[in-house]
Amino acid sequence: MRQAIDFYTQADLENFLFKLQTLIAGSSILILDQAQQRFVYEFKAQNFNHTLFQTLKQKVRANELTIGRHIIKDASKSIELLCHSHSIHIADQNFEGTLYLLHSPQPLQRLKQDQNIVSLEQTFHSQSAEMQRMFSIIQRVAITEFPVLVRGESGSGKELVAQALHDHSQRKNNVFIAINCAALNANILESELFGHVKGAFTGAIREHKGVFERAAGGTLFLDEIAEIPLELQAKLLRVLETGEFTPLGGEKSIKANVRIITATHRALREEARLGRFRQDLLYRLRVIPIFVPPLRDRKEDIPLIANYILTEQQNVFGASPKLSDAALQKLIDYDWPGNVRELKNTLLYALTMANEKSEIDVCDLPDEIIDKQHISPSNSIIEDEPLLISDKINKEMIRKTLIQYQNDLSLAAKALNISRTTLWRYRKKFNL
Ligand SMILES: Nc1ncnc2c1ncn2[C@@H]1O[C@H](COP(=O)(O)OP(=O)(O)OP(=O)(O)O)[C@@H](O)[C@H]1O
Repeated sequence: MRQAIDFYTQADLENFLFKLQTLIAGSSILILDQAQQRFVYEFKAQNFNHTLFQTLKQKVRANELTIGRHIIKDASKSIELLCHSHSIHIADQNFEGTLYLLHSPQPLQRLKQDQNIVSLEQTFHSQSAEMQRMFSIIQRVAITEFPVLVRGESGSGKELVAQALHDHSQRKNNVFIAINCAALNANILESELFGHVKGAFTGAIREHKGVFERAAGGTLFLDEIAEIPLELQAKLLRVLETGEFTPLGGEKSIKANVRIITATHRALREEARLGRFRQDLLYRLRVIPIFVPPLRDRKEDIPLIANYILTEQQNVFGASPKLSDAALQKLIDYDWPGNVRELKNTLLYALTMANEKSEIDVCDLPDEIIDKQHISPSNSIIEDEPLLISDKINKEMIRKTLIQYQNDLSLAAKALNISRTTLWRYRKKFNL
């Protein structure tokens, strides 16, 4: 196995990508986060239309794009491309990913006009009324430059919404950069956002361009925006007010040319009321608020999304078992506190358990899905047990425990010594 290419920071990687794009014009670049199986960087070459690019991404996710020549087709166009891939590693985030460099020499044939944009129904595998409302907002605001704040529970698809906004905007042929504000400490985040000049602080041995500069012409997605410290909120506000930013230690301000999309699973108004988030910044960021409904409120989407995930995994597992009617019913009955991410993990578990069977049955699902008593708080016998706010259990404690156990409710409940149902009720009470 070839050794991964090492980068110290995400910015080092992006500098490298920028050079790569310049050197190999006409190539598309994708970086897949191996752990989360999601794209953290994508650059679409001009000769790809949206449908082709989505097909390409599906093939990458399904591990179908081996190094070598491929032909990617949609109804209107087909493209020959040469695929190179390489493992990469970013030291300061302990990030493992795969970089795909997709070079498309020229279109082989052009069947129709390049008019096909993947519909939002296809992107989200959804036909529910709740999502239709969201789609109509996305369609109307994608073409504007207004800042959008995406709100929704963890795993509900906020990043997918940000990506869809970019794909349907005039900036679609430029970069989309996503930064998770909760993953970086305050100093690194500041330099990651605005950059720094050489000598700006001890250890700043060379200039570093921030995402506001690197995403110029494209879209900047700031995930977990509620987690940024107050001093940085003030700086971000200034950029939004003046349209300019100054790298740390720098003297000259630079014009910002990015469309900003932010996301959070928190109620930002409440955060603002508690003094943890600036009210003025809140108003600047949520010019257009978009709410992603939790999966439990759009249960008719479960069969469609499950079907898509099973097809997507076909190549990884070498088989594509269908869900039995009873297993599908269990998925529909479950409440999905971890939303689509949890559904995806559940299906990966079920695929592993079903091991080459032609059907996934109830016995292949994880216990918490089968055992409804754990899951459905409305059926629970301890529903009326009063929730005690004490030193042991308070909002902060629950929030920290959920972060520590990455929203795994069983583990978090165990650590807090309460039942999953009670934890679920605390989360609802505290709006976590
Ligand atoms: N409608 C959908 N159809 C198919 N896959 C989806 C859908 N919504 C989300 N996913 C998948 O579920 C996972 C979680 O989605 P995403 O990262 O967009 O959620 P999020 O709300 O941004 O999560 P977090 O709050 O943890 O950042 C991803 O792998 C994504 O591709």
